[in-house]
Amino acid sequence: MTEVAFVTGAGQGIGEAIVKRLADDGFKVAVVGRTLSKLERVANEINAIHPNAALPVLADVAKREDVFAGVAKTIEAFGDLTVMINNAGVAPTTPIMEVDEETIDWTFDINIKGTVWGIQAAVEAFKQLKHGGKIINATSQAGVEGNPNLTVYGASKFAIRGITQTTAKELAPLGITVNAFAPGIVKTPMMFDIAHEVGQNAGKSDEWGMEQFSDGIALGRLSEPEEVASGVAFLAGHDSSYMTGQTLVTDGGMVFH
Ligand SMILES: NC(=O)C1=CN([C@@H]2O[C@H](COP(=O)(O)OP(=O)(O)OC[C@H]3O[C@@H](n4cnc5c(N)ncnc54)[C@H](O)[C@@H]3O)[C@@H](O)[C@H]2O)C=CC1
Ligand SMILES: CC(=O)C(C)=O
Repeated sequence: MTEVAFVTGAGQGIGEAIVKRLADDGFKVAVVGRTLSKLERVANEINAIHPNAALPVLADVAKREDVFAGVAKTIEAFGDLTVMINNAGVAPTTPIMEVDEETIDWTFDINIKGTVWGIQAAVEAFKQLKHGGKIINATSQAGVEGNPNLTVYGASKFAIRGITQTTAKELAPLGITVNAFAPGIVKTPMMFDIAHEVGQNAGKSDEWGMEQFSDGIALGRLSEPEEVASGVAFLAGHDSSYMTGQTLVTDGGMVFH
């Protein structure tokens, strides 16, 4: 049986590392996101190594109809869907007194609603295809322990752990497992944006902003996206068959739970 994964936010960062790792593991992958040029670059790089393994799929995860249409396109191209990875997310820096309604709505629309639409689209597809499947959601160490200046983002990532647990219980009778992955500080465009804001707020450089994050990491260094992708590959593969409702923390030793 060919494994087929739908990975959102796959045009860069952790999502890009995930689709590349899964393609190396023999998966067909839908490379899902909002910017076609980025999706095509990633898909072309995969297809150059694994012919016809990657399909660029345009979808804004905040729009339910986009996610359902993207899943339909994936099944039409590859004939199946076995794994849904709700990776897309946004991470505004929000000191509590600067939190406004617009930022909450924007973040929750993408991080929380995007995850719910992804779960719904996967469940509908798995039912139609008459088999179970795996759903994997991106949370964060900031969704396991609160981080200062990340109230809105942290709230969305705590919510994703909650959604992971409730749906794991609800969907188990259908043969569907639901797990989450919680990275620490990963060298991606998202993290460089946060470091820029932290540095700027302190009147210092982006590099200084990045260095602030490694202080609290037991392993003493930031994470490569590929180190997150290897954990996700475990969750997407057969070795995690007896695991559901869990959060796999790959943060180099930041939070201990
Ligand atoms: N970079 C880090 O240190 C950490 C990241 N994470 C989580 O991992 C996931 C991936 O993060 P990164 O790769 O670092 O971020 P990134 O910002 O580098 O990449 C995220 C991708 O998601 C896409 N995206 C955003 N909104 C979207 C939407 N509405 N529809 C479709 N695609 C959308 C972006 O265009 C981008 O390509 C996120 O959920 C993030 O919260 C969690 C912990 C740490
Ligand atoms: C981006 C993120 O998840 C952080 C800073 O914890």
